[in-house]
Amino acid sequence: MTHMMPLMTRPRPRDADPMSPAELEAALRAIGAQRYHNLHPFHKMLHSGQCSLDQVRAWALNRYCYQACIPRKDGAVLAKIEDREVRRAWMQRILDHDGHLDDQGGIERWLVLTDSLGFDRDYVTSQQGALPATRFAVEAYVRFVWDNPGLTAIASCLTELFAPKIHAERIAGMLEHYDFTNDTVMAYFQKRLTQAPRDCDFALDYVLKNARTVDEQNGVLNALTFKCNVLWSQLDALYAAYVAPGMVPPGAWVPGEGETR
Ligand SMILES: O=C(O)c1cc(C(=O)O)c2c(n1)C(=O)C(=O)c1cc(C(=O)O)[nH]c1-2
Repeated sequence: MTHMMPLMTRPRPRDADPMSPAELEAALRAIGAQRYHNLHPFHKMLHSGQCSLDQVRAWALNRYCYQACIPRKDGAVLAKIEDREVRRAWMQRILDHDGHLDDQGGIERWLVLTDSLGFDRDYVTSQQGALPATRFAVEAYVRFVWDNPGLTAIASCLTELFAPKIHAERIAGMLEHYDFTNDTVMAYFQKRLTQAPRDCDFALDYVLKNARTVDEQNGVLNALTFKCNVLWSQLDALYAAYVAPGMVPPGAWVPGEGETR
């Protein structure tokens, strides 16, 4: 994929013909191919073992904010959906993250990862050491869903179309390169390998069936671009603070803080 290709940032004119579902899917996939955060230099470092343990800690600590916002975001999506069957399917996402019956849920699995890095749980869940940009980005995701129609809100999760590939790469790369990892520590990502395809197949099907007008199609394309930016900007902030130039904002985590050992 070359970065010389034009980015799909401009909305199509309203008098254009709507795209067919196949064309819309191709346009959505083109956005991911150019903008998804698998391309970010921080992820390349993380997956190839080039991160120091403190850089991995910074990533896991900040990424907790994203985990914590996902069920809130899905609650906001639920409030937009009038179709009972769609709501029934969507509810599963909240249970997957918050836990249900015997399953402790994805947030708990994320805390197992931060435990293994030596963090105090209260420090992680307080989010007090997170970068300001992380907090802004994840809240912008919740707010985007809150402020937009149900179709657009649903489309904003379509970054997950590209997630299984990055999760598989992360599981293999982190197990190979970092001593603190094992199957229990990486269980969050292992679980997502089946949850994410189920979720995004459902969302893609919904979007392709329901985005019929040019305005609706522009709305869903814009939602995916926005969401790629939510993910990308978190890694930019992480890179600037903990890789180069090492500009840690006041109050954000510094190595040693919030750790139990
Ligand atoms: O590790 C990743 O790169 C990654 C990316 C994304 C994504 O593309 O938004 C999600 C996840 N993980 C994830 O684990 C997850 O539960 C999730 C939910 C959603 C969403 O938008 O509803 N995205 C993602």
